[in-house]
Amino acid sequence: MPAEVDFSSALVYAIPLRTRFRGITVREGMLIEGPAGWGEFCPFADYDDAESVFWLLAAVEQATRPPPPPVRDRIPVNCTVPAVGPERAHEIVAASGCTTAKVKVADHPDALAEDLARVEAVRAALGPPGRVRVDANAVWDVDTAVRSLRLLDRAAGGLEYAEQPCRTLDELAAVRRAVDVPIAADESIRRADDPLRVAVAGAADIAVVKGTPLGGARRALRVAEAAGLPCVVSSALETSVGLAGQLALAAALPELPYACGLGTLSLFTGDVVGDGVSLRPVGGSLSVPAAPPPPDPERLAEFRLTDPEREQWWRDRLARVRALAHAGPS
Ligand SMILES: O=C(O)CCC(=O)c1ccccc1C(=O)O
Ligand SMILES: [Mg+2]
Repeated sequence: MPAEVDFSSALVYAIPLRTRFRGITVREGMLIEGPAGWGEFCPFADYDDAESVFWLLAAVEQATRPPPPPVRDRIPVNCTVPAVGPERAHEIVAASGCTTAKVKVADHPDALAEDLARVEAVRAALGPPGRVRVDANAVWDVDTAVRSLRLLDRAAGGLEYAEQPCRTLDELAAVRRAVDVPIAADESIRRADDPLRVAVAGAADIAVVKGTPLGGARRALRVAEAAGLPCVVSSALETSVGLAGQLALAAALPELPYACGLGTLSLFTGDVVGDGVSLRPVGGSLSVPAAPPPPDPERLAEFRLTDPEREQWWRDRLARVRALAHAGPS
């Protein structure tokens, strides 16, 4: 294990997804090793260098510091259902072993009929005691959100909550006043100018905290405290290396009343760590590893990014974001 993080030996991976998710078909990122183990630097392509600084801080924290003190060792998780047809949605939920499902909705402007069929299929797969939540990724206006959520709530036989129906906090507050479905804030927190100061009270019932875009487990714990709401920890589509940090965050939160969005490896065609340590949920939960699992040479042989130009793009990005991180806030 190196004494400090050796950025020049960072590994670049590219793992195809099973279905398009968030407009992405291949997940790419970098793995770095430090004295405390492995970390993952994986900002999506639409994150600029300034936003990516937080992703770097998360990777470096995980590679250089032990996880924050845990208060639990198993994390219940939801399965994540992308914008797929009802048969596929049913299969995904049934195969997951999870009793909570998060369903992506509003994937395109005319999606409502498909969304209703998808949540109905998900409810059928879960049975009456299961929980169904939806995520609209900030695309609805207030009227569309109110109308859609009423219908989705009925089709789902009751929604647990709706994640980020609209873009702004004012819009979330207006939707929250108009519907019975609880509202969760995700992008409003994760992409806020200052997540430590977003006043989500009044706009949301639940805060989604993602340790990777928020700059690591410790900063995410402060964001959770500042939000003053029950929290759901959710992945940013990390491999098992980065997911380990999200599990550490979920394990350290004082309260964890909801299933977390950490069952996302099933969206991937593979992982960078060995099968025995890959963080795939069993019976609807994940156990918290003592340290991030290390990349496995055979898996890396399969998923190492091989296009030299693309690899250089990642190395250049890492160098720019490191320089920005050292320069401090502008
Ligand atoms: O919460 C989950 O079930 C999975 C994670 C997820 O949906 C997600 C993953 C990457 C980027 C954005 C999102 C999102 O919540 O919108
Ligand atoms: Mg979301």
